Amino acid sequence: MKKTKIVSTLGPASFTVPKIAKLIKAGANVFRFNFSHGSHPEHFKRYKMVVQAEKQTGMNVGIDCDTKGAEIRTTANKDGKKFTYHPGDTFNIGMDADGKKETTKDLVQSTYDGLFDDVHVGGHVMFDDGILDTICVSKDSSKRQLHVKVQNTATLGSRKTADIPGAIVNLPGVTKKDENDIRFACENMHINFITASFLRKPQDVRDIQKILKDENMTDVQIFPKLENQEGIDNLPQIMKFADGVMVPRGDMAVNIPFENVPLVQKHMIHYCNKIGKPVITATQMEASMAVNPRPSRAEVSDCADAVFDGTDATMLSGETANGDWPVHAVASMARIDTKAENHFAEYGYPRPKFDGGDTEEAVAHSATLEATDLGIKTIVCFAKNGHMPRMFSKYHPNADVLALVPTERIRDGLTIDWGIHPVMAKAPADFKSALQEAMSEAVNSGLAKKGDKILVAMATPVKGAFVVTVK
Ligand SMILES: Nc1ncnc2c1ncn2[C@@H]1O[C@H](COP(=O)(O)OP(=O)(O)O)[C@@H](O)[C@H]1O
Ligand SMILES: C=C(OP(=O)(O)O)C(=O)O
Repeated sequence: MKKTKIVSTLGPASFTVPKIAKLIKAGANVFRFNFSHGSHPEHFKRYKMVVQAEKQTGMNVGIDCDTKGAEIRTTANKDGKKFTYHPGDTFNIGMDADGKKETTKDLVQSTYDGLFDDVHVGGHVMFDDGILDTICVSKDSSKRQLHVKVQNTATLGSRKTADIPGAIVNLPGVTKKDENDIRFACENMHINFITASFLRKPQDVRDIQKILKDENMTDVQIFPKLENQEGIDNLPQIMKFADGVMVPRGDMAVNIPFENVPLVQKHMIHYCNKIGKPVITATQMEASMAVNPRPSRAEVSDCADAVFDGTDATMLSGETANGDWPVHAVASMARIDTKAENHFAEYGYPRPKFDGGDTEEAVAHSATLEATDLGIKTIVCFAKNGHMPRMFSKYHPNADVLALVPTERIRDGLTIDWGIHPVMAKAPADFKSALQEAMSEAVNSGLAKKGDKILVAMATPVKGAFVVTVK
């Protein structure tokens, strides 16, 4: 069973139930709804299709609300057109904090009013994660417009990111739009995760927690996207409050020197492995598959390397949201992830050592060692909440971990965690029925057959891991 989870962004390319069902069957574990794009009704419609696709496939996925955050974007292009620029072309950038004015080829609108003040003549403004590079040649204070010169040939679509390398953006961590989007997603889409763009401070996570409390949805897990140096520097403080993290390499590679991105990726993954919190590695993992049915060699290596670094999940963005080959993209990512994780013992970054923890962690740690020593392929873990399964993720057993949990919310909240196959089951009344239930669920899920040895890990009614032979 594939252990590394796949987050797949939904968009115009994945707008039918059969297409979404195919993405699930190909290996998508979590669907990401990017609130930088699309309307609430559009996201809701697509969410309903996911629910139908889950029923059709009999497989469950997690739902992620990705906020726009304190991110600078262009507005929607006039008539939905794309604009192609060449080196030496010039255009103006207008300030439109409300994001209501349309972008035209000659006047691109920025959703951040402070862009005018933060960019100096000679400074760069980069669009669409750096795909279109421009340099400011003059500023018109009366109109608050920047006049920029294009540096490379590129095409600009609607609502693309705009970055000022190195600048500290004076926007709140969680904007009014983010709050509205989070409330909508909580009330209508039963989200399990929030991947929060451009978070920079621990307080930003607390602000989202307050909204979740107000919505009575405190089980939604918050994954900050640390996209600039300030956020990256605050990783330890932010992770005291966050449930996991995303390595958002798109904006990051524009905001910090791009050669630093692989190091930051490793640092974030290793840090979160150590504290036992999940990590999503994101952006351009199979970018060429937006137009090609096969990934490039560099993409195959990049994706495998994220697995060897210790990521819990790999993500697809435009490849599944807006590309020509969404199902191929998920299927090829599943092949790459599976191959790499099967060789984790030889090439993976060493997992953390047990360094003090609670009983669940100690049981998960020793069961991981025991499964390896005994060549056991399946661990069944009873969990009241997601903690013990997450501790298994931390220690990366070769065995598949079937997590038996009491509610749908806990099940779907584990869709992001490496190596965990979450299934709902009733809490066992006693030790004997726990072993019985573990055996039958292992068989039902296809992870074991009669005569196989399995390890059953639990924290109640007794604490420990027990080897049993499936009857
Ligand atoms: N809900 C949507 N509606 C329209 N277009 C979308 C949607 N989601 C994604 N896209 C398109 O797919 C592209 C890649 O998706 P993603 O990486 O999530 O976006 P971005 O990098 O712009 O944040 C977007 O830039 C956009 O053109
Ligand atoms: C994942 C990212 O964010 P977004 O797709 O929202 O730009 C990124 O910048 O890498």
